[in-house]
Amino acid sequence: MPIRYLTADAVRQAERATGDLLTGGALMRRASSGVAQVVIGELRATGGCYGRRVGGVIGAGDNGGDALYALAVLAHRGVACTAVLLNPDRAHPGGLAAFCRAGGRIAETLPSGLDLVIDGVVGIGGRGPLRSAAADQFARLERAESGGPAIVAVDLPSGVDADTGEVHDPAVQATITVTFGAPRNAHLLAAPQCGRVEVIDIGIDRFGPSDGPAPRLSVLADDDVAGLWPVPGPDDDKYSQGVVGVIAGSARYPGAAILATGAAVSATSGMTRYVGTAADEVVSHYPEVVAARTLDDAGRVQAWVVGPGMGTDDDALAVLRTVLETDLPVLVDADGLTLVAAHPELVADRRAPTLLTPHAGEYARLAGDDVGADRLQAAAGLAAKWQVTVLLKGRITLVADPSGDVLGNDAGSSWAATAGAGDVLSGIAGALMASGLTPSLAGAAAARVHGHAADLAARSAPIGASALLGAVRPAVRAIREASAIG
Ligand SMILES: NC(=O)C1=CN([C@@H]2O[C@H](COP(=O)(O)OP(=O)(O)OC[C@H]3O[C@@H](n4cnc5c(N)ncnc54)[C@H](O)[C@@H]3O)[C@@H](O)[C@H]2O)[C@@H](O)CC1
Ligand SMILES: Nc1ncnc2c1ncn2[C@@H]1O[C@H](COP(=O)(O)OP(=O)(O)O)[C@@H](O)[C@H]1O
Ligand SMILES: [K+]
Repeated sequence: MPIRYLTADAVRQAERATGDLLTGGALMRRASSGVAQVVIGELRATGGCYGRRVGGVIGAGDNGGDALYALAVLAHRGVACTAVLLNPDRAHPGGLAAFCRAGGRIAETLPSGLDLVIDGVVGIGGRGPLRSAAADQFARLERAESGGPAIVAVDLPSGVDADTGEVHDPAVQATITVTFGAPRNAHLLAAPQCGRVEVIDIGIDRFGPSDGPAPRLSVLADDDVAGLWPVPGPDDDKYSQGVVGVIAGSARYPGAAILATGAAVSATSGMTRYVGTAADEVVSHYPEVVAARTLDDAGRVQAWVVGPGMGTDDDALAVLRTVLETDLPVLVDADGLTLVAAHPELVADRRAPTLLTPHAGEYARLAGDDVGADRLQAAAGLAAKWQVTVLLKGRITLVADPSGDVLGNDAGSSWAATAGAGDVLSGIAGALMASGLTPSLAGAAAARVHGHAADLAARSAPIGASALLGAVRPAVRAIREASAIG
């Protein structure tokens, strides 16, 4: 099942729906004991709890309350706990009383030599950057990677916007983020700032994929991706699985043709066609590709990938127009996007499934404006305006469809930030569209496999797009084998 990510409003709505659990304080008790359990797990993994030293930076709202109750649990376990109250008069009264009863110490500044620090400055009620009093406390700490204390953020790293994931400056860089009931948008959109995200069950109802106002963010689980991946059945032949056609490359950029077509060959069984001037190069790399120089000679396909390295001259425009006038699913990338930006009428009246796959620069050309800090709204807004599916590339890939549903994917590392990696993504996603997946599912599943392939290929050393392409099959295999469905 896809995992739904929530806005702050949706979280509050889900909390309110629990009635007595919220007003009676049960939710906060569950949340804070979840935070304490995660901290205990972290301390145990690094030498045990008793006698360890934990600090907390405590804001004026319920986020600070969660942190104070969690520190009280830790103090009862023999952990030496110190809290810095940013606003002593407004610290959560119940949390503060519990903390003091448990033997916690209050200080003006965090002491040195802490093993772990809890960020209880702000959660979903936070706005803007960390204010200076809080920022000063975190600035004193050595970074966790350089031997400083691990930082466990309660609900969100403070200074990160819950809904947009905008990382204000300054903001807390968390080692672990502990959240409650369901992840918030920021846990995907600002994933690198959150560290490992632990979701604690506190007994709130789950939001379904289509509940709440747009944009609605979800993430496919690995099992979803494994279940979606096309696998030939007993009655299948090379045509029945959906043939993908790749129109890419030019005399100047033959590599884009090889990468996109090779990715399509690797991603699914069946058949891959190629159309363009790099036909000889493509066939010499992939003899199984059925290649033609012109669209007239291409043969039938069930979906097109058009654009990588194809150029933006009149010939390219004519080919793009012809492809977009068909009623077949089409993925438009790279030079194809530059042409679409200059000729929006090419997609304006399209009814057939259409996937545009811009990076930030191509997005600006299409939208007439930069992506900005709210990438979710940027992707969803363009999809709604153009009535097509938009896959916005980057470390966090967002695939927005016109209905307001957005599928996201965190690549998990940034090794894929290399020239030609986008051509590989197009080939994978196009092959999935030819097999019958919607543009959204094809884009999101392709992004997952692409990110995983980058990780497998890199294993801590830089890669080029060819290495990424070589790891597409191992990535599909790993995801399918790890899943119950595979
Ligand atoms: N409502 C509940 O029962 C539950 C709430 N929970 C916790 O409560 C949090 C939400 O609590 P609140 O609504 O009190 O809001 P927060 O505690 O997130 O923040 C609100 C307070 O922070 C101040 N503030 C806002 N931006 C700031 C900034 N940039 N720097 C410093 N201070 C800033 C505000 O003036 C306000 O006093 C959740 O994130 C979660 O941690 C959990 O305990 C689960 C149950
Ligand atoms: N920082 C990053 N971390 C992880 N993946 C990234 C990052 N930046 C880009 N990518 C991915 O790498 C690919 C780059 O595509 P693109 O920008 O079109 O490059 P090219 O046109 O050279 O192929 C996309 O799949 C994108 O999502
Ligand atoms: K926090």
